[in-house]
Amino acid sequence: MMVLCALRRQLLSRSNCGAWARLLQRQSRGCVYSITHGFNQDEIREKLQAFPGGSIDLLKQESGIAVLTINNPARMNAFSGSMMVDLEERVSQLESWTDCKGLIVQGSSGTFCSGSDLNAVRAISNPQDGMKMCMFMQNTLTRLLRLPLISVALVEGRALGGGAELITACDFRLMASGSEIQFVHKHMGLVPGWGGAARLVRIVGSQHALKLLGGALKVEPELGLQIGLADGVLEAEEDALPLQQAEDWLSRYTKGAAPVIRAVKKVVLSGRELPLSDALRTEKDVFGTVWGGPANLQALASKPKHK
Ligand SMILES: CC[C@@H](C(=O)O)C(=O)SCCNC(=O)CCNC(=O)[C@H](O)C(C)(C)COP(=O)(O)OP(=O)(O)OC[C@H]1O[C@@H](n2cnc3c(N)ncnc32)[C@H](O)[C@@H]1OP(=O)(O)O
Repeated sequence: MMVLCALRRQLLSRSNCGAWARLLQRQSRGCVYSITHGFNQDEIREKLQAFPGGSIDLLKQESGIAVLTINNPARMNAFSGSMMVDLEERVSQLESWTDCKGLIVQGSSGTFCSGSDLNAVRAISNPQDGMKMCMFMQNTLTRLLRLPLISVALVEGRALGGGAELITACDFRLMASGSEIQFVHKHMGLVPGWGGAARLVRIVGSQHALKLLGGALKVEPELGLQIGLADGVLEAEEDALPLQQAEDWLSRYTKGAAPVIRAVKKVVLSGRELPLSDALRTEKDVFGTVWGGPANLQALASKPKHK
């Protein structure tokens, strides 16, 4: 940390270092890897753009709920290189949308995501490029998980490989009936690299994580609920599409003023990620942003009874 601070000071003090300083600031914001780890985001972005196809689409709704759609139906929503870049851009957009309270991550055409596009994987199978792709995705998914909003992955159809890793970067997971989550990495001679293993351990505990990764087990909704990977199961309904059902499910957590919902996520996030003393200090700071705020004053004026 001291080395990082010293390097940052040194760079900021140079007269023509504006671009460097911006790069450092951008890369250190909520990210795991920055220039100090030999990670050059722009270089990797260019490499990934060489594998085009599909898109990641962001719908920002007036309700403060955003919908992020993984859209590459011809390949069961597999992630091309350009979709990895797209995802990073969409996360940046969400970081700047300060009224956003909730996010639903879904796949197009009734299935979630079949992981990395195997055509791209074959073309970048050397370890150096593979690790760069993995650092890029870890940074993006870490920023996704750290967004000050409440996110839910809506799993329809299959979530395989990198698709299974992506669902662990959301706060909650809802499984539609008949859906499956499978960390197929072992069958591909791999382990997760997008941070999916580290997050999975935190969600289901190390025993279940070892079984899911070591056995490349198929997780159906019942097992998902049992081990805590799924937070809810959506039964097929005639008058409500899965996306509507997911919005209804999420609304119990996103109802209320955006600054309060965002503050809830921030205190939970700091409790999860920081040592206790730091988490307590962060909680105090976040508390200060809502104490005496509009939602707090309105609640006090209404003399509430929490029956
Ligand atoms: C770092 C690697 C790791 C990670 O990122 O963590 C990975 O994610 S590796 C990728 C892991 N995923 C897979 O291995 C998926 C392999 N595919 C399948 O198992 C099946 O295709 C399916 C997803 C279960 C769907 O089966 P089915 O319903 O029978 O449809 P098709 O097999 O006919 O698929 C339709 C179409 O989609 C193409 N497809 C599917 N997944 C991928 C993929 N990951 N990459 C590229 N293309 C994919 C599939 O090849 C078919 O295309 P066509 O043959 O042109 O019709």
